[in-house]
Order: sequence, then structure tokens, then C-alpha cells
Amino acid sequence: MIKLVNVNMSYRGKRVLEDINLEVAKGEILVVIGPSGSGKSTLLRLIIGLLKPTSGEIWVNGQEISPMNENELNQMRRHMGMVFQYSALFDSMSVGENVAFGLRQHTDMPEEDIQKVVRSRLRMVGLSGHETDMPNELSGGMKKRVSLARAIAINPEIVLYDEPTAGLDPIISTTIDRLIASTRRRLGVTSIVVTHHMSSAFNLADRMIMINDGRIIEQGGIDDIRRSENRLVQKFIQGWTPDYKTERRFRP
Ligand SMILES: Nc1ncnc2c1ncn2[C@@H]1O[C@H](COP(=O)(O)OP(=O)(O)OP(=O)(O)O)[C@@H](O)[C@H]1O
Repeated sequence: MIKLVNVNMSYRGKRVLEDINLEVAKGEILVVIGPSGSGKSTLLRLIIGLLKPTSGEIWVNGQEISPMNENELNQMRRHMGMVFQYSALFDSMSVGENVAFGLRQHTDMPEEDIQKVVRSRLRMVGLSGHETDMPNELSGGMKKRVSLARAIAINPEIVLYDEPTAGLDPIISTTIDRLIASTRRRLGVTSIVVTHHMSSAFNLADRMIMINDGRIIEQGGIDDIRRSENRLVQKFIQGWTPDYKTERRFRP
């Protein structure tokens, strides 16, 4: 579904990602962890085609996207949703208009059907009846939920999440984690989640990668990451104490 082959990325000569090889299977949740500035957001921006790699290949749904022009990229993005780090809602549009945005932009769907999708997606994220609210009337957690509803309104095959729980308290973060898991379960989407929250990472991941200084330094299932002998990995995850017996993962 998503495949990166020997991808390198530099900003003005400064290498930010180095020799990235990665595959994400259909329906899988890949979690990306790593220190600030290690290149995680850059990785997402490359996959959605907002940036072009300095070298290497990026395949999405069997198509290599690096040589695509803006038109072709827009076609490809019809199958992708993105939840940005700071929600990135359009402040001048109501919640309903935000959620409808992609459908109005990319489809000829009749208004009546658009409204049905908006209602259904807002119901999925627990915000029924908030269509006419404006973003500045919402809490951070509500904004994130609207952002998720907007991302899934277009029925995407892939959703990319850039720190979806940043700045949220642990209870709201758990709600967002559950929504990410239920989005995968209900819509079968392939997901990449960048997060600094280790509890989210371990609850959600089918597989994880850790990036440090632009390189993938560890990858595998959650047990592989927990048992990693790489000291940087252990240092990074040490704030979280797993309880193997009582831990409940958000699984279907
Ligand atoms: N547009 C840009 N121009 C120049 N350098 C950039 C640009 N965007 C990011 N960088 C640099 O690339 C590196 C990786 O940034 P990126 O945002 O991908 O990291 P990150 O792992 O997502 O960080 P964080 O966890 O803090 O969000 C950083 O050193 C950053 O300063």
C-alpha cells in the first residue's frame, strides 16, 4: 500500500532523512516515534506528496508519486486523509463546512449527500449537532476530533496522523486513540501515526519504527520495540511502564 525505497531528503543541503526503506501494508497501523526534529513530520509530508524526496522512490497504491505533477498528486490525495499536528481547521468555516471541505473540493457529490456524510462522520467522532459551531468555540480535543472527521469524510484508504494527541490531556488522548483504532476497524484504512505519547504508540501500533537523526534505528512489532537492545530506543520509551498482564489494547 505504501512503500519507500532508499528515500533521502534534504532541506537546502541539510540531510533530514537518510536511506529510509519502509513498507506499510493495507489496513495496518504503523506508529512512528522519535525525538523532536528527527524527521517524522517530513516523512508524512513526503508520503502525501507535499514534499519531493531528494532521491529514492515513494509508492502509494502501486504508483510512484515522486515524479507526479500537482494534478496527479491531487488525484492520489483523494484517497488520503491527514490529521495535522495543530488540527489545521479553517477558522472562518463552521465545523460542518470544515468536514465537507474535501468532498466539495474533490467530488461532485450532491449537497444532500454531503450533509449525510458530514452528519455520519461527526457522529463517529462524538460531535453530532456541532455542525454550525465555529472552530474558535471548540476545545483542543474537539478540534482534533473535527480534524479526524474531516480526514475521513472522503472515505480515504490511507490516513496520516501527525501527533494527533499533542497538547491533549490523557483522557482526551485516550478518546483520540480509540477513534484512530475504530477508524481503522470501521473503514479499513491504512494508518501512519506519528506520536510522542508512548501509551498511544503501544496501544495503537501493529508495527512501530523509531527514527533518530533521520534514520530508522529500530522497527518491529511492539514487543520487538519493548525488548530492543538499542539504548536510544530504551531511553526513549523508558517513561512508560508496560503492564503486560492487564494492558488492554484497542483492538477489534
Ligand atoms: N521547511 C523546512 N526547511 C528547512 N528545514 C526544515 C523544514 N522543515 C523541517 N526542517 C528541519 O528538518 C528536521 C526534521 O523536521 P521534522 O519536522 O520532520 O521533525 P519531527 O521529527 O517531526 O519533529 P517534531 O517531533 O518536533 O515535530 C528539523 O531539523 C527541522 O528543523
